[in-house]
Amino acid sequence: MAKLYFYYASMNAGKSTTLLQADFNYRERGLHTMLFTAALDDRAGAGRIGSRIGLGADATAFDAATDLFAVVMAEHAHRTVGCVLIDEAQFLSAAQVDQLAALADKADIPVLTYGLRTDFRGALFEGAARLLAIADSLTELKSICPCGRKATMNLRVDADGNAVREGAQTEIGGNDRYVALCRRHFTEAMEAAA
Ligand SMILES: Nc1ncnc2c1ncn2[C@@H]1O[C@H](COP(=O)(O)OP(=O)(O)O)[C@@H](O)[C@H]1O
Ligand SMILES: Cc1cn([C@H]2C[C@H](O)[C@@H](COP(=O)(O)O)O2)c(=O)[nH]c1=O
Ligand SMILES: [Zn+2]
Repeated sequence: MAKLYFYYASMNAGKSTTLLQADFNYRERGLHTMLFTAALDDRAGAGRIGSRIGLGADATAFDAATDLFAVVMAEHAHRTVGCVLIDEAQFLSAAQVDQLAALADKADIPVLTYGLRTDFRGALFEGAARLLAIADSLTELKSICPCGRKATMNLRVDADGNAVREGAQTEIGGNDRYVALCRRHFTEAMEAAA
């Protein structure tokens, strides 16, 4: 019985790297995979998964209108899909997460999702909330705060490095816009900016 997996972490924790390693592992064993990433996150180029360590792969871009069940089943009809891998899973809608669960349950295709748990204010993303609710397997990938504790939070910073407390949930960016911190140091930075 295939499962729906959610690998979650703060930013810069190795999510994309781990996804690309998992993909390689499936493919080197002769299995056909499908990769997806959020269309709105075009840091590596539209429809491209890039990791800070230098690995990259082409992927299918998903947006709010994408029916992931239909797209994967169309491919599966003429070539068996051994695994579906989704990057930036925080940007999935709840309905799209349900589509991924249906791939596992109805088509017996394993689905591996990778994404953030929370946004710059410490609130759950829609996709992460649904994955935390229904995924068969939850795995936290670890990254480190400058103090040495586990970094679980994502601080959004401005051009001067000051914490940002207000704004849209979605703002694409990398190490220039976000710093992964432990909860204690995230809270201190947010309170200092109040
Ligand atoms: N040259 C490098 N050698 C080894 N690790 C690296 C290198 N560059 C970045 N990293 C590590 O890669 C991780 C970020 O990987 P990435 O897959 O881009 O993260 P995420 O997708 O979670 O944002 C960080 O742990 C960072 O320390
Ligand atoms: C915290 C937070 C992040 N984002 C965006 C910023 C990046 O484009 C991605 C996450 O990148 P990763 O390196 O693959 O983890 O998400 C956002 O839009 N809003 C936020 O609050
Ligand atoms: Zn800390």
